Parts: sequence; structure tokens; C-alpha cells
Amino acid sequence: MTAFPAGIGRRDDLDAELSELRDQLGEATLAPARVLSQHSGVWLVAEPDVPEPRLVHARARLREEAEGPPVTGDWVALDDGDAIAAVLPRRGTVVRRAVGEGRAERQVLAANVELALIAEPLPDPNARRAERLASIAGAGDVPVALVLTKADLDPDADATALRLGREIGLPDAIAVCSKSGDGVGIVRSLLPPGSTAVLLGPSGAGKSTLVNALLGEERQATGDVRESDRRGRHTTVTRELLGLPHGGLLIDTPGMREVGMWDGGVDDSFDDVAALAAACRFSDCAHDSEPDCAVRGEIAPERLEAWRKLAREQAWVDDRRAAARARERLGRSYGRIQRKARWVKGEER
Ligand SMILES: Nc1nc2c(ncn2[C@@H]2O[C@H](COP(=O)(O)OP(=O)(O)OP(=O)(O)O)[C@@H](O)[C@H]2O)c(=O)[nH]1
Ligand SMILES: [Zn+2]
Repeated sequence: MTAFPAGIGRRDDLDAELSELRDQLGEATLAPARVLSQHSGVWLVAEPDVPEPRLVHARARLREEAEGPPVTGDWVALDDGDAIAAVLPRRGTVVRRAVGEGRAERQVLAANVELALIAEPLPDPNARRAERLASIAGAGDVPVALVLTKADLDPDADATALRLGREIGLPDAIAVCSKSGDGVGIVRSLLPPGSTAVLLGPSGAGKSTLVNALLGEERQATGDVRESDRRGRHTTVTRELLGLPHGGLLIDTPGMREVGMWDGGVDDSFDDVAALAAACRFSDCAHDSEPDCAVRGEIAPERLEAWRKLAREQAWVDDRRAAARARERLGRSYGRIQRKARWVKGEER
């Protein structure tokens, strides 16, 4: 197995994957690297046995592929012209629907992550927002832990974490105070050496401050809170993969105003609803006013309403995606017919 310097992470069968890729593309020189951050048209990558990360380009073809361009956390193959030639299959992704009214486009927020830390600030953590993030993480097969930040602002922070975690089905729930360091060790213990996690949450939740506490130095720029409403300014501008001193890796993300559903995951993060729903009379029960509903009355109304909202949104996205696929199929067969017509007319041989 290839040895990586601290700060790049671990990928079990990297050597085998690369040699397969070399055969596939007929290029003997492909070398592995990991994307630390993405910028417009260039990517910062780290390579084994190379102390300094560097900026590289990507082959144009990569932008047109279904997976989209390389993203932070990706394992990639570099060619000898210092361009990213291929992105290795992603294991564990966090994908959202891209921001914008009525748009149905996917955006990969982080690739190859083994854990999503969902940050919500005390004293008023937003359960609905955490549920939404848990759903998109679940959709990409990424386990979730809930991190309630600014524990110094809630005298019963640990109890709040426990209660909220139980309420929204995230048993791994902890309270941390990045200022005093309380709970930071627990967060560290969730990130074993070589593993990669992503930190998600709204702007001002204290994500960068937590990253700094984990780094043990002032690395990430943090914004001052406006005392009036306790909301931070946007400080983190790009998703960045950081190596922590203890060997774990963390992708810090900018606070997101909008996180649209993309790949499902509602059933995973609402498994309490899903489990009860099996006993409803109708398989498409909305747990609203249907007779013999096994869910209504068992689940807190706000959580059920949140489930309904996310499930509706997911259905909308699924429709859009199905329509886009149908258009694409139609386009392809139309293209074939046109080619055939040209061939019959002798314009194409
Ligand atoms: N009281 C208290 N304030 C904190 C704590 N952690 C962070 N803050 C404050 O919260 C504000 C926002 O912190 P950031 O770390 O910049 O927040 P962020 O989540 O990275 O925000 P974006 O980069 O915009 O996504 C800053 O003023 C921090 O000082 C904490 O443990 N307790
Ligand atoms: Zn029901």
C-alpha cells in the first residue's frame, strides 16, 4: 500500500485501482493524489511522499462526466502533464441539490468521507436543519454525528445534546465548547487517524472555531458574531480538506443557506417514521388523516411535518431527474435517427 504523509488519508486498494486505470486509459504514468480544495478551474492536490501540495488542472472531459468535476476529498489520478486524468470511484459522498429556485442539479459537497459531523449552535439548535443535513449524508452512505457547538451558552448542554439526538434519531450527539476545549477531545475520538470526516452546518455555527481547536492553532479564519442575533459573518469560502495533528482528516465547509435534497436518504434519517409506516394501511400513507395510520400519534408532530416536507421535496427532485433522463434518452434516439437519415442520404459513411 502506498504510504501517504499525514494529512492525506487512507484508501485501501488505491494501488489496484490505479493499475486498473492505467490499463484502461493506456497510460503507464498515472500517479495518485488527493484533492485538498477546488478553485475556479484548478485543484489543490496532495501526493504521496511530496511535502508540498500543488495546483493542477483537470482534463476537459472530466467536466462533462456524470460525476461532475473533481471535488474536495476526491482521490484522483494525475497524468505526466500534471492534469487530473480521472477521478477514482467515490465512497461516501455528501450531495445536495445546487442552490437556485427550481433548479435540479447536483453538487457534491464532499467525497470519500466516513463521517459527517453536523454542527448546530447552542442555545438554539435547529432540529429541522440538522434533520435535512442528516438526510443528505445518509443518502450518500455517510454516518452522522450531531455536534452542538457553543456549549458555554447552554447550562445543560450535555442533556440538550442527548435529548435532541434522541429526538431526531442521531444517537451520536455531543456538546462542545471550542473556547474552553470541553468536548473537543470527544470530537477528535470520532475521527480516527487516516479517516476523513466532513463538517456541515450553518454559517456562524462555530465550525471553523472547532476546526481551530482540533488543529490546536489559528488556522481557519473565523468571523465575529453580531451580538444582536448571534449570527456569524460568512468566513469559510471554500471546502478544504485539512490534516489534523492526531492524523484524522476533516473537510471544513462554508455555511450553507440552502441544502436541497438530491439522492433520497429521507428514509434513512427518519427510520423511526419508516419503521412505523410499515404497519400503516396504505403503502403511500402520508400519516396525515389516512385511516389506520401507525405513525400519526407516535411521532412528534414537528418531526412528522419535517418528514413530510423533505419527502415532498424529494419527490419533486425525483420527478425532475426522471424528466431530465427522459429528455436525454429522447435526445439520444433523435440523434441516432438523424445520423441514420444522413447515412441513407449518403451524407455520412
Ligand atoms: N460562545 C461561544 N462562541 C463560539 C464558540 N465557537 C465559536 N464561537 C463564535 O461563533 C462565531 C462564528 O464562528 P465560526 O467558527 O466563524 O463559524 P463558522 O461555522 O465557521 O461560520 P462560516 O465560516 O460562516 O460557515 C465566532 O464569533 C466565534 O467566536 C463557542 O464554543 N462558544
Ligand atoms: Zn401512516
